[in-house]
Order: sequence, then structure tokens, then C-alpha cells
Amino acid sequence: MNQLCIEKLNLQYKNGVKAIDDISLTIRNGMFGLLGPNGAGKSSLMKTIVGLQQPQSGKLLFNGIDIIQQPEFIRKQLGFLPQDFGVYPRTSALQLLQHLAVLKGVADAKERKKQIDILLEKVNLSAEKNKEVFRFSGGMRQRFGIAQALLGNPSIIIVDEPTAGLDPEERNRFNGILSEISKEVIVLLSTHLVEDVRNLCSSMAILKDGRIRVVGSPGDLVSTLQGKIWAKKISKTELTDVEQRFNVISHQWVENQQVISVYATQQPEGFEAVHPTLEHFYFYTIKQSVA
Ligand SMILES: Nc1ncnc2c1ncn2[C@@H]1O[C@H](COP(=O)(O)OP(=O)(O)OP(=O)(O)O)[C@@H](O)[C@H]1O
Repeated sequence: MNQLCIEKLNLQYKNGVKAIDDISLTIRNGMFGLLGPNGAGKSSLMKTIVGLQQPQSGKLLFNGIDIIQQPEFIRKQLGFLPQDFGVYPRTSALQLLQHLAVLKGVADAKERKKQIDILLEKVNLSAEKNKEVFRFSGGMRQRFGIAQALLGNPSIIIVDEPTAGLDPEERNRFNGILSEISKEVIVLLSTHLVEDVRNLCSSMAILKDGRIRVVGSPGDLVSTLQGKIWAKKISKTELTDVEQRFNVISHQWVENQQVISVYATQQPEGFEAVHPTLEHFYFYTIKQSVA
């Protein structure tokens, strides 16, 4: 079992922004979702874990080793899948994987070939291996991204907003692959897509203004809102009045009609009870989290 321990971590940029504010978390094998609005500190936390920036204080232990002092310990066991590689070379998927495997220290040619063949199979790209990566569709690029992240058999995989821009079928396929690999390794998933966290992650945290606002399993967190979420269809003219009178946590459009969800311990008049979702919990937490 792999374990990443984050203890009282603090990171402040030169401009004074405190991007990581006293964060403590323990993450084990499985998928861990990091949710938070833009600027919450998700990327700062991930960059600090992989040793791209030094925190001012706190501890980071990966499998018991201090990775602030020894960042190479985690780098050797890390797979990283960024949101976008930016540049896609005019080389084939196979050639690129061979090159990246060498960079990751898979020195033995036989072992390299074996790993690459298995990975191409895993991400369903064997038939496309001789195609140039820049000709790949968005979904194929993301699947290629997983394959490169898995080179060298990492123990921890960090994934930054992986399903942005994928069609539903590719998103499902991508999530299926992530879910499969997370049985044996830590997968740290940063995303804006609350639904992906609900479907995939066994644990999650919500970050805002550099601070962890809540940690737990999606199911447990959602159940804390049972019997406290109420919804109503409203017209445009009612909106201001409802916002003034109730603790509004989300607005949605359903069949071209605005539906408002509110938090209340007792049923407000004219509202119907609804089953709470992780999206309700997320908005509720963000709204409660005053800086
Ligand atoms: N290099 C930097 N120098 C100064 N401030 C920075 C730097 N990088 C990030 N910040 C600031 O730190 C805060 C956290 O940013 P970060 O990118 O970690 O958030 P995020 O949750 O990843 O956001 P997003 O979802 O938009 O990617 C923001 O206020 C951001 O403006």
C-alpha cells in the first residue's frame, strides 16, 4: 500500500498569495479527487508534491520518505498526466513512448518493448501505434497520456483535469482506465467535474483559497445533506427575492426552466425535497467557506 502524507504544508508565492495554507492530508491507493474553484490551489499543491516548487514549511512524506529533502524519490515513482501537453510531435505513438521510456529510466530494450506493448493494449491504442500523435483525436491523446504516465510502473499518478473536452464515450473509456489502474497505485485527480469525482473517487477533498475545506468519501459527504436540500422551478423575476430569502446553493436549467436548490433544515413553502448530490455538497461547501 502506497501512502502520501501531507502535514501542515504552507506555500506562499513572492507576490504574497498563499496558495497552500496549512494543508494536512493522507492519501492511499485508490482514486483521490481534488475539487475546487479556479485559483483554489490545486495545481500549486500538485506541483509541490512532485517537487517543482519548495514549500515554506510543512512535511511531505511518500512511503515514509521525506520528499521535500529527496524529491527524486517520488519522481522515480511518479506518472504525470497534464491537462494538455501543448505540443504534439510528428513522431508515432510507438516512437514517442520508446523515447519517454528511456527518459523514465526503463533502460533494458526487451523490458521497454514489453511495457509499451502492454500499455498500448491497456489504453486501446495498439492498432494506432504507428500513427503520428499530432493526428490523434482529443480522446486518443488523453489515452496516450495515460500510457506515457504509466511507463516505468509508477506508484503515484497525478492527473490534472483529464476529461476536459472529451465526448461522453471517450470520457467513460478514459475514466474506466483510470479506475482500473487505481487499484494498485495512488491516483490523484484534480478536476472541475464534480460528477467524475462522484463516479470514480473513494476519497476526496474540497480546496478553496489554499485551504482544505472538507475531506471524506463522496457518499458520506453527500449524506450529510440528506433532508436539507429543496428545489423549486422559478421565473427570472422571482430570482432576486428567492436569493434574499433563502440559502441558495445552485441554479440549474432543466428543459429551459430555471430550477433553484436551497439549503434549509425545514421544508420551505413551495419547495420540493430533492436527493442531495455531490454537486449540491460542493456548492454548499464553497459557499460556507469564507476566506
Ligand atoms: N507562480 C505563481 N506566482 C504567483 N501566484 C501564483 C502562481 N501560481 C499560482 N498563483 C496563484 O496562486 C493561487 C492558486 O493557484 P493554482 O493555480 O494553484 O489554483 P488552481 O486551483 O490550480 O486553479 P485552476 O483550477 O484555475 O487551475 C491563485 O491565486 C493563483 O493566482
